[in-house]
Amino acid sequence: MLSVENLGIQFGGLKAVSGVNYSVTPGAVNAVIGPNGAGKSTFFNLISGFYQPTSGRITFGGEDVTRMPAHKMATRGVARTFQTTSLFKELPILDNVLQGHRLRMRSGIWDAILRTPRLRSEEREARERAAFALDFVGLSPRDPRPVGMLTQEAQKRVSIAIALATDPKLVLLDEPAAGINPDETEGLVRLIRKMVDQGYTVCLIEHKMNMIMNISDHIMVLHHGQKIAEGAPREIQGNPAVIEAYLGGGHRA
Ligand SMILES: Nc1ncnc2c1ncn2[C@@H]1O[C@H](COP(=O)(O)OP(=O)(O)OP(=O)(O)O)[C@@H](O)[C@H]1O
Repeated sequence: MLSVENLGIQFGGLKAVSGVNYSVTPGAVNAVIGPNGAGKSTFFNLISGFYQPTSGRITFGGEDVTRMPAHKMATRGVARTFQTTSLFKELPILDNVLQGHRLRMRSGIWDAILRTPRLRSEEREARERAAFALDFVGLSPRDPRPVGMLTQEAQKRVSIAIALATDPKLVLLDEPAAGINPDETEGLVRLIRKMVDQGYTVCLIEHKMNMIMNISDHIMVLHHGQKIAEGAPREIQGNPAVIEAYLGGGHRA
């Protein structure tokens, strides 16, 4: 699985992530939490290849992937979801998943121009994967509605399907429950559990504490870019450094 050693990134004088040692627990729901500005999104951008660290090492499945760009990380089996604002709102569900797949697993430009057999077989495979992924998240590939007309919760499922269509081992979920109501959150919790039951490893950033405590097997807490605690939900809830970080920093529920 994915491990980081002494991981850090600096923006100008700001150490957004610093000296983090951490291993994702395979076959589990791993949560990354922390007050606003703690470095959670930056950490995700580092481990998914969107940012390059200024210090430390990232390994995945025993391979050093420290400077590997995001599309290569996707081919190794690391997929991340984005906020629903990055969906193509005027396109139907299936097209969103196919586009998402193309952007993440792109063939070379010559394949596209020459329509090589590799591209054609990739497209066929992409359609099969998209249908599988949509079925997995409980949506229909034949739904003709533009994605923008679906509920926020259904749009979250589309973004999870885009990640699943790349056939990942590790799925990084960026605030899966943001902007949806408690009933819909229940449905997403069941979907995330199903992902783990079916063999995916999940790592998520989330602000909703109830959800985190309910769903996570393991939690890492960041504060000012540093890891201040990690462990099972019960250990984290009672950890004085964690309580202090949340009371001292502007936590949003
Ligand atoms: N590309 C960037 N350039 C400069 N500073 C950045 C960049 N990305 C993040 N930062 C800074 O790094 C720090 C950590 O930000 P980050 O978004 O990772 O925190 P977060 O824990 O995800 O916060 P939130 O919970 O509010 O989403 C912040 O001070 C932020 O302003």
